Amino acid sequence: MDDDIYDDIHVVRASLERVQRRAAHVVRYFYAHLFTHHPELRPLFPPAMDDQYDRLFTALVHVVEHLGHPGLPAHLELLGRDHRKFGILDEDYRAVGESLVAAIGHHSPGSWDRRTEASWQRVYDYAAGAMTGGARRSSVTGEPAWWEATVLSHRLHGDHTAVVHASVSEPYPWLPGQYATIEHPELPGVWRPYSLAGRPGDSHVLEFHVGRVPDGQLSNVLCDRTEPGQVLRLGAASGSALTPPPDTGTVTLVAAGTGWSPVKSVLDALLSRRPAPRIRIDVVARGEAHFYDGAALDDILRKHPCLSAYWWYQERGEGRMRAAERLHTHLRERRDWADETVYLCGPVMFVHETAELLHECGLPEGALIRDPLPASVRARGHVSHAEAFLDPPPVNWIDPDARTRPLDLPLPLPQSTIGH
Ligand SMILES: NC(=O)C1=CN([C@@H]2O[C@H](COP(=O)(O)OP(=O)(O)OC[C@H]3O[C@@H](n4cnc5c(N)ncnc54)[C@H](O)[C@@H]3O)[C@@H](O)[C@H]2O)C=CC1
Repeated sequence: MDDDIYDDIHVVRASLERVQRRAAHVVRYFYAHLFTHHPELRPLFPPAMDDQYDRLFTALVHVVEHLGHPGLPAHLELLGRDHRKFGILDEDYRAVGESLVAAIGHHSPGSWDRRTEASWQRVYDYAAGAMTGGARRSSVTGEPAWWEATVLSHRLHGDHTAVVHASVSEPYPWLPGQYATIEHPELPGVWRPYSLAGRPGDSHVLEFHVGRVPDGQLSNVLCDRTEPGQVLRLGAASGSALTPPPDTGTVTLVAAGTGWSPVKSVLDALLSRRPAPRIRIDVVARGEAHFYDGAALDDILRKHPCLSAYWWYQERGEGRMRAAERLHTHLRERRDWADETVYLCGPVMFVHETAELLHECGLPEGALIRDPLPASVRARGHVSHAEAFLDPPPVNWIDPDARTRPLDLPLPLPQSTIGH
């Protein structure tokens, strides 16, 4: 980062604070300005822009908050690499910068001056430069901007979860715990992240577990209108790898709902070790019928009799937290946490509460491997079941963009801004 930019940071932060109350207007103005001056960029964005408004401002706030943070350049480079899938050119970044500065200036009556405008421009140029640099580096290594993946099989379990296998045309590098963003031919421009399940490296076949989301767009198309032969597009694998440390002796894998998908790939990695560690699996679901991948797990258990697996679910008529409560009671009764490594994946609040419980039980901080919690959950701290019911957290994915950052970065970073 250029030294001069440090002088701009406080100017830009103060300016952003002033417009933050009018964020919705700023973002609408930004898109109107961009599409008026550059109508050729409209197809890069999804037809329905509802989600897009929040994403842009969240991204902007996070970049500004993290200016000067040592992890920011790497994050921006990854973001630029990922944005290649939208077909963005260097001049498009310039157009976005002009509209952004125009939108903030328009909403800062009385406080906008040449100094503020120049600071915004330098900060934007810095961020765009890091992103285009990341895109260029990825392109010169020959990495595709996106991968085509042909659906091989599609199974819908109950009416709620689909397991999709798709074959990629070119090698697709990924690690257990990472996710791929997917675009479906029926919803151009709508990209959503899904954890990769199965075994990385030794085949061209990828596996995804897709839970139906009320009012969801892509999840529901992947559940209901996806069949063998269709060609999906995938972005580069992103997110923190949950790869187990080499000397892991005893491991507990805890998965709730489709949190089972990354856990399945971690399990596969552990089973290929010689000697394999002692492994115990706890799977939590809404009901018996929601163990959508039970047949595959049975198969794994048959091949590896040393594994132990436990299923936790709520009975018909019981409250929706009952399965998690059963697991928690069981974990509390276990006494042997000293030499354990635990993997934890699932709904955000489930992960949050289970992590707290495990630490109370004596599991050391470094022995718990999970994705970072989104800022909204950290800010809320612990919430009771009743609070969660009355005021559910606004996220239903473990913050996908928190997962794109390097593991040592302690704070959340921005949402991908375009077409996601
Ligand atoms: N790396 C990760 O941690 C991954 C996380 N996920 C997330 O896992 C979730 C899976 O969704 P579904 O399959 O619909 O699961 P779900 O909503 O059916 O939940 C599964 C179980 O988790 C427990 N649970 C749910 N909400 C809870 C809460 N607020 N507090 C305590 N326990 C709770 C319940 O016992 C429930 O039976 C999604 O939000 C997805 O984004 C998915 C893949 C990877």
